[in-house]
Amino acid sequence: MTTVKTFIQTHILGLPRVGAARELKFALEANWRGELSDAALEQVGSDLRARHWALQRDTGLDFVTVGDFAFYDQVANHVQLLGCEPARFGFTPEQSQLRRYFAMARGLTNGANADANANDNGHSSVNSDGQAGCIHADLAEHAGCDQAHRGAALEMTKWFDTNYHYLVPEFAPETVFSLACERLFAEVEQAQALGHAVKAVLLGPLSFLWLGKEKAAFERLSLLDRLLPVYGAVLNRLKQLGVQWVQVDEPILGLDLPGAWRSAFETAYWQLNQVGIDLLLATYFSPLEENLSLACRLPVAGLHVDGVRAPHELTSIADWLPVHKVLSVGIVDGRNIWRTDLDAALAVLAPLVAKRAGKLWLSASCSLLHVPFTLAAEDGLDAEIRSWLAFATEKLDELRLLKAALAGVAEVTEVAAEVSEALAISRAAIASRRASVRVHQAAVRERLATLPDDLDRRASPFARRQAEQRQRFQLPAFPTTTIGSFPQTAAIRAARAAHKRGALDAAGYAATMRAEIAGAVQRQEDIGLDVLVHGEAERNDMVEYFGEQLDGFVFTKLGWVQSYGSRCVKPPVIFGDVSRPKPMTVDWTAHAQSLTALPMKGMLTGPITMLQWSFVRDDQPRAHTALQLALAIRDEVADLEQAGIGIIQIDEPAVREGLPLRRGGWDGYLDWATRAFRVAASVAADRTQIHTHMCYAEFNDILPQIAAMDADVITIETSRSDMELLRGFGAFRYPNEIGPGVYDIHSPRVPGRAEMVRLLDKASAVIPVGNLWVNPDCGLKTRDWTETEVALRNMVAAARELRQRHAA
Ligand SMILES: Nc1nc2c(c(=O)[nH]1)N[C@@H](CNc1ccc(C(=O)N[C@@H](CCC(=O)N[C@@H](CCC(=O)N[C@@H](CCC(=O)O)C(=O)O)C(=O)O)C(=O)O)cc1)CN2
Ligand code: MET
Ligand SMILES: [Zn+2]
Repeated sequence: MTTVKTFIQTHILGLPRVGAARELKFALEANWRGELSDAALEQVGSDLRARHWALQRDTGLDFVTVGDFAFYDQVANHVQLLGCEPARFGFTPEQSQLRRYFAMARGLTNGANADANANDNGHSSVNSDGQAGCIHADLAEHAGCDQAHRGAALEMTKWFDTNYHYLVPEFAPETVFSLACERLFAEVEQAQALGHAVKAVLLGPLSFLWLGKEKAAFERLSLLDRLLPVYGAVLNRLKQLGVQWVQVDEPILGLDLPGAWRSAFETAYWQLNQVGIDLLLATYFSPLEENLSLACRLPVAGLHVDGVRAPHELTSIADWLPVHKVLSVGIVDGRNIWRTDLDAALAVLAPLVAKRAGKLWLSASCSLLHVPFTLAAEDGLDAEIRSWLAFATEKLDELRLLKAALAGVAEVTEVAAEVSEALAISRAAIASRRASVRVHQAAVRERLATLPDDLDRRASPFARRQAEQRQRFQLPAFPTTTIGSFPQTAAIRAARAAHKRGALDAAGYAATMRAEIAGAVQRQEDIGLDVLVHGEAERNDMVEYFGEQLDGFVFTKLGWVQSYGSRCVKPPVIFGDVSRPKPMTVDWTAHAQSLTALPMKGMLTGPITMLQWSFVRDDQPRAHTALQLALAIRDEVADLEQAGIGIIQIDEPAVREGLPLRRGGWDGYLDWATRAFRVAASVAADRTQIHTHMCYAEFNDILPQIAAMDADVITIETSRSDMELLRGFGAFRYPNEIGPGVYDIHSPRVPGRAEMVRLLDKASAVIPVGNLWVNPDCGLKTRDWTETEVALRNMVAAARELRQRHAA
């Protein structure tokens, strides 16, 4: 008999679901290609869940979490659970729930095209994202589109400030809800049959409504009255199944909410509480601030808070939260991969143990969806750096240790010995990281300390630069270009995989990539584009590729994190001061330029995107790391310019998602973020044209800051919003040149010339035509060549039509 007091309980908000070896990704893509049956796919899901629950139990968590699994996305699961599949899909009862689910996620695409792409390579490069079509709500608006709107996939957008994309629920005044899917209950039963103590998880009703989109002029909050009874029914079913605890995620409590939404929390939770099941209200990613007392007094049995993003609120929450309620503290960082400083964590937790006697739970700050699965496979990592890290599996161990250390294990010698040994290992790793000479590079520090104040300024104002660049490049009106990547074909990925395995040597790999680049250049010349790109064949990913070449980074073998659906990214890890040992892109770009007389656009990833899509150091402000990255990229810009590259694009698609979730943090962030970009770009001479590119976001609320980045040309995603975005750019009188995307690259659908002309006409109405460029929304790496060539030919034809019209 042990005397360990068990009043502290441990749980997690969710685990990664793709599997340690991305089993779910491969099963999904095989299913979509028609090579794996639905039953076999279900079996893969069921096996993954069973394995993930066993892991939670074996690490000693007090509950396993059920409901975090999804074949594509957890929000899409709720669309089915709550019976609000958009009517536009025209689903019939004969269609299986799984078929309907994938139709919503990927669109009902025009078969031939989509299938050809799905077969393109093992990554089902296209169809997995099949965001087919336009966003027009009605047929009049739709006139210029060839695509039937009804089958377009649900829109995807970023989940708070993460690199995960969720599927956006659609709401209309006529939307009704019903308990329409048994999947969650079946999963609960599966876990119970395996003997687990189950905590179920749901996305809360207010966050579900908030994250959705109004498809007509009305206020989606008005649907709450209709939605709550269905949540009630779901909770009732869980109660009947014998589930005691339900985690209800309401991450929007960390946002600046309108008053109506805040008050709706009170009525909603009062109603849900009537069911008589214990609700754990879970918040994460952001401090509660003015919602703190609201969150504490809602009629629920427990509250989970993010102790990593908002440690300063823990004391007041521990005081405000009524003593009969459970406080779940997210003490282990769910957004980053650093080993927890257990001593520091214990110091934070100790006073809470005293205050919350018997009612303290420990957890990770948020779902572990945002970190890789396990360090176990990372045998290629430097041993010292590896000792500083904890992925999802290792974070579970940390929770177990914290609990044991807090539970007064002193009386149980064997546990005490294990705990003190583990604490010692952890302490040594933290100390090694803090003291490591590899983290701190004197040269980098020195350079940062002596930066001139005006380092972020181009030599001349935009008008001067524009004149010089026009003189130099002699581009036609409405110049055409692309965003950088061309199709990552099966051949390219196979060559890279062979090179990694050692089956293809460096020379062989380089020769293959050079041939791919030459092919891409030839195709662009044939298509008639004005400013070419090398196509990024040699890049596994726009962030990882640079991370692999910079000092201060390490990268993993299997550190995959879900980005959307079956798509994953492998964020590199910034562990120390960043510097650039040698040029990273110059050889490839110079090779590409040598093959053509047309301007070849160099292609770099900007400092904020490198920062945002990597795992970053937590031992210095992000702003410092961003500046180090900026200097490394600045050196690359200088080298490209030196090599004769006249046009250089510095991609910053992640600037918008890096914005703090609370408006109060915006100005500070935008200040250092835009400066970092300017530091990278401003080394370029007036005659060198700097482009930037942004996608995935609503930019209208940060237009002055985008303008302050002072890129000579910005290319942005606009086609899916039908150029609506540009109204803001027009009204604000965006000063520099701009390329609003004229076709959606997320869809295999080939856009026609006429619809691109229509979009360009809309753009011309708000932007001075002399400043307009013509380009797609984003890179073409997930497309295939057949559709890419046709689409780009149509795009060039559209630009020529505009040229003629405006010359006349
Ligand atoms: N970091 C980052 N974040 C981003 C984006 C982005 O481009 N990068 N774009 C947005 C999200 N869009 C995305 C679009 C596509 C993919 C994507 O295609 N991911 C690929 C992996 C890409 C990759 O890293 N490829 C590597 C390794 C691929 C791999 O799995 N190789 C196989 C073998 C490959 C083969 O033989 O075909 C293996 O090693 O086992 C490479 O090309 O070298 C996938 O999930 O399949 C991800 C995100 C927002 N966030
Ligand atoms: C997500 S933004 C992508 C930009 C990159 N240059 C590409 O074309 O793929
Ligand atoms: Zn993009």
